[in-house]
Amino acid sequence: MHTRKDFVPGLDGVVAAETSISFLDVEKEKIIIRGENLIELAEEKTYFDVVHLLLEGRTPNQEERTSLEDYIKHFYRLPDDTLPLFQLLPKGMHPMDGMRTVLSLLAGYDKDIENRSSQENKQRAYQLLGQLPFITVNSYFATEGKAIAYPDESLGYSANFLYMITGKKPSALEVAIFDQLLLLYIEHEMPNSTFASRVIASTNADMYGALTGAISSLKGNLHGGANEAVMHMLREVDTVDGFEALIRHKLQNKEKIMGFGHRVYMKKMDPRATITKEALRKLCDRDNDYTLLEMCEAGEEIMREEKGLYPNLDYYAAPVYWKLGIPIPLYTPIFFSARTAGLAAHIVEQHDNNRLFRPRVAYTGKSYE
Ligand SMILES: CC(=O)SCCNC(=O)CCNC(=O)[C@H](O)C(C)(C)COP(=O)(O)OP(=O)(O)OC[C@H]1O[C@@H](n2cnc3c(N)ncnc32)[C@H](O)[C@@H]1OP(=O)(O)O
Ligand SMILES: O=C([O-])CC(=O)C(=O)O
Repeated sequence: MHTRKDFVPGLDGVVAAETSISFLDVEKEKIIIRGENLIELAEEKTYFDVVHLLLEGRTPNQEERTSLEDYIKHFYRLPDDTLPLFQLLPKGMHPMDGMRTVLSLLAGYDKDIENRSSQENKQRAYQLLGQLPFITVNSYFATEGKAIAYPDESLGYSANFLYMITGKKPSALEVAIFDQLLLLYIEHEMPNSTFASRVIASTNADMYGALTGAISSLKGNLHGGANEAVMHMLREVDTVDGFEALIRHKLQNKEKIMGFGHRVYMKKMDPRATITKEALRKLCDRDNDYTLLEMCEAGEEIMREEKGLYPNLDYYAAPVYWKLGIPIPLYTPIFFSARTAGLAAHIVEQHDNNRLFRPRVAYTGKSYE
């Protein structure tokens, strides 16, 4: 029993902002981004089309797409004088913490940091999006004690991102699947990380500060960190029977199964998980090895029967990343990298129409006169 009727733990169901960016229409099973259905976008458009949609309000025409892709390439590589920072990141540090540190540093390179106009904020967002594959991959490599990886400017955004991770030129199928995953992760209304970034931006803090807060939020395993946890769980065993036994054992121990459940979808499948499961199937076809898909499907069935819970995006994203040859500690950093477009749109919106977030409390401390 709570002390006040108007206290909602976890702000469950509370409306915290008016936004024209996105909306989860759970009834219609649609994720709306600026009036368009994310799942249809994922079938027809590229990640950068949706970046343009988020920041400019509509998908680009061919000419705009080409000029945006060319522009972004200018930022594939970070300024040379920032590179020593990567060497300072302690070995074994999680790359999300490394990225948070590098993002913070970049604030110092922004000569117009106090300018919060939407034009300046959008320009910042494009630059950061261009830089994020470099930041993501090298935060991981640095914490592994590996040398800096450099981009290949002849490649498109997603192809270069994958190339920097694996050191190999990816196939067309791999690029298409990776790009689709970035697109699916791009924006999702008001998750904890987006809320955190809007709360920070509402003090008139700059975009770097708001993004640094968001990355801290996203690392937790109830949020973005779940994708890494899912892959660790899948790696604990290597057969369908073994995975079924593992899930049942965890449920008996009252453990949460990562990759299942969602505050908004609750007892429904995340529409992004359905399309990502199909991407996993394509990679299984490529390898003629369906073990991971069968393991995931077995887990899905047990969770539906035992708990009435369904997969969220992280459940199927994890094995897709695995089959793309991506190391597990990069799963959440890639999520953040993709999500930066959505976060930036929210920060622009918050700065453009601001009201400081400052809620009250239900006091449960010592009594007083
Ligand atoms: C892309 C994303 O960020 S999606 C989210 C990724 N996170 C995960 O996959 C982590 C696992 N899932 C969870 O912890 C939760 O489902 C959350 C945090 C995502 C959302 O849950 P909430 O709305 O806070 O629900 P809450 O955690 O209170 O769960 C409600 C009930 O369902 C159960 N439940 C919810 N998720 C799970 C799960 N993954 N495994 C087992 N039981 C679960 C809870 O134990 C609880 O049961 P109870 O009422 O018997 O105590
Ligand atoms: O919406 C949420 O709470 C979490 C989520 O799925 C996301 O951020 O993609």
